[in-house]
Amino acid sequence: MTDSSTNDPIRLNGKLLLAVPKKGRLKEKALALLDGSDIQFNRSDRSDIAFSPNTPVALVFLPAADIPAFVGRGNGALGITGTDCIAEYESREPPTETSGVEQILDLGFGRCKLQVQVPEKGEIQTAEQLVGKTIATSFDGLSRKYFRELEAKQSNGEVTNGNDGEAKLKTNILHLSGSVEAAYSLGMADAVVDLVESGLTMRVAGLKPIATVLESSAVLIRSKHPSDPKWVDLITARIRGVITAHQYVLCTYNVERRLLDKVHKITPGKRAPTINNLEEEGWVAVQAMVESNRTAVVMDELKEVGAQDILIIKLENTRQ
Ligand SMILES: Nc1ncnc2c1ncn2[C@@H]1O[C@H](COP(=O)(O)OP(=O)(O)OP(=O)(O)O)[C@@H](O)[C@H]1O
Ligand SMILES: O=P(O)(O)OC[C@H]1O[C@H](OP(=O)(O)OP(=O)(O)O)[C@H](O)[C@@H]1O
Repeated sequence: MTDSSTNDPIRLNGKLLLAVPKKGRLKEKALALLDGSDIQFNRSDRSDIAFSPNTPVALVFLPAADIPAFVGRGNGALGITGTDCIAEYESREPPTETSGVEQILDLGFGRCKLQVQVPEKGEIQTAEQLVGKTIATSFDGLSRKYFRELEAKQSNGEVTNGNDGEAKLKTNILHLSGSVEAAYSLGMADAVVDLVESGLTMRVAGLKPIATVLESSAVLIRSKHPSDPKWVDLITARIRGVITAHQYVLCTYNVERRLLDKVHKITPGKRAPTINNLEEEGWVAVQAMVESNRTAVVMDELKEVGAQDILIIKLENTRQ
């Protein structure tokens, strides 16, 4: 780590290091989570470390792929990355009693699949047909593991070991750090293993998926022996509160007391609805947490059974 007073390792001692993606698909939503959790920071240009004036946290900005190793080796206490990055890290550095990461929260974004992709109009229809061919990928460890298992099945477990004692891989894994889908059309590979969300990049490259290696989403991870467990738990609780707030809305409405059984089935609440008497005889006001993705259906059903003055209120933060 370099010189200036802000990056001096001594200055970092005592700080809870929280690693966040410095670029790519996870960056913006990760920063939004920190904002919602009131983890303020001032990041000077080009610096990959930023101190938080209102918490004992120092934010470390790294590529998502590097965050599992940073946390898993005990340098960082917490991190935000994709489960695909964790799997890739663990395929190269299997976790031990003292190393590796604990996945503590699914953050609800960054959902994608790591898929084996072949030419749409080509002969190859199964992953087995790719054994012995060239596969381009940024996920070397996971691809080697996937094809090693495939080759072992094909040879009924008979494998020839290389000099490192590991089963010698017949399939050639070509590492590319980005724009992997282009490798086939550039004549560099027979197939690729890369991430798919909408499938647009894959289709534009004239490829189709024939197998899924894993499904991924963004998660909060922690090291197995964090420096300051109390603050790790507090930061985790803050981030959990923000995620819950995004997953639910508050639904309030007025309804005749005689209809409570019917509306309770529609809005049972996260724990239970709050019911208050209205000044109007025989009427009550109801408040209940509703999943954000069911808002329209819930409002339709409430209206259907006779609820009135239905309001949906977005939540900024919660604490269980
Ligand atoms: N298309 C996608 N949809 C959803 N999540 C994705 C997608 N691509 C990547 N991710 C998630 O984001 C993580 C980082 O990938 P991404 O390619 O965005 O970052 P990067 O490689 O560090 O940045 P860049 O690609 O800009 O160099 C992936 O490991 C995965 O967890
Ligand atoms: O299925 P889609 O919605 O098209 O998304 C999939 C693409 O997203 C990621 O690439 P990114 O845009 O991060 O650029 P990169 O290839 O340089 O990583 C991933 O590597 C795929 O190429």
